[in-house]
Amino acid sequence: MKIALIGYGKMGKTIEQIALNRGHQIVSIVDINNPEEFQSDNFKSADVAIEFTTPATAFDNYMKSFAAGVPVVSGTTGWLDRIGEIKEKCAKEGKTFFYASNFSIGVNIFFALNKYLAKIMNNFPVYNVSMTETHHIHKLDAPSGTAITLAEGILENVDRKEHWTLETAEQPTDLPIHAIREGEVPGIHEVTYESDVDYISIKHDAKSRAGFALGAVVAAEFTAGKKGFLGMDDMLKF
Ligand SMILES: NC(=O)C1=CN([C@@H]2O[C@H](COP(=O)(O)OP(=O)(O)OC[C@H]3O[C@@H](n4cnc5c(N)ncnc54)[C@H](OP(=O)(O)O)[C@@H]3O)[C@@H](O)[C@H]2O)C=CC1
Ligand SMILES: O=C(O)C1=N[C@H](C(=O)O)C[C@H](O)C1
Repeated sequence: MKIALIGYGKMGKTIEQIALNRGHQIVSIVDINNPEEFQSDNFKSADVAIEFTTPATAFDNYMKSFAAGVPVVSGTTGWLDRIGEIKEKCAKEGKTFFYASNFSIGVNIFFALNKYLAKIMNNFPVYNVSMTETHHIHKLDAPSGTAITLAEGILENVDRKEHWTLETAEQPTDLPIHAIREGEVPGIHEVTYESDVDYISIKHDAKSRAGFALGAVVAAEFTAGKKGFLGMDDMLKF
């Protein structure tokens, strides 16, 4: 498969290695310094573009990729206020877009476990729930996209919680997410239920970026030739 990379930072470089190992070709690399690459024949020849850039630049990259007729797989976080516009483009203009706040298979198993535990804990109001995410000091957004997905899984299932909040819970209905930035941590997410007498915690701790990158390449393989708005639930069968 012919892959274009948009963003050649920590994730772009890890994805390149995994894509080459899986027998794919990297036909184009767009980084912040060569935006004209979107109009190149090499970029337009890609079966799919994999986009990992920044919260501020991702949406514009999607538009440029769509204009070039190339489907997008993206993992960039912190831009989801505009996701409705992307879904509309997929539905009305036949564009193809795959999004995941976290491409790791392990994290997606963790998402399922989180929802299952939340359903149980809905019946035990003596437990209060909170979350912690820990990432490297270069991360631009907080809370992480993964933490927001986990929070949504809790809010859907625990009736006594209505909104997630960053750091402080002002109301009993708030679900606080603590965001820690430390060294070069690839990503740790922990959900904790606390009562007067005990704690119940579930945790995912990424050893490196390899799981995220492999998931993104597998998602690109899944996306090529498809239409519409896609996500991990379309690709994984639990
Ligand atoms: N969904 C998932 O599974 C995962 C998601 N992420 C998310 O992916 C994003 C990227 O992470 P990561 O690779 O670690 O970050 P990096 O900062 O290492 O890489 C981002 C790269 O994008 C480049 N860039 C900035 N603006 C543009 C632009 N307009 N066009 C093209 N390239 C641009 C940057 O260039 P320069 O440095 O020169 O500014 C940099 O090389 C983040 O939002 C992160 O949260 C990360 C891991 C997993
Ligand atoms: O910025 C990162 O590094 C990561 N970002 C994603 C997120 O915001 O959830 C996924 C992973 O945790 C690494």
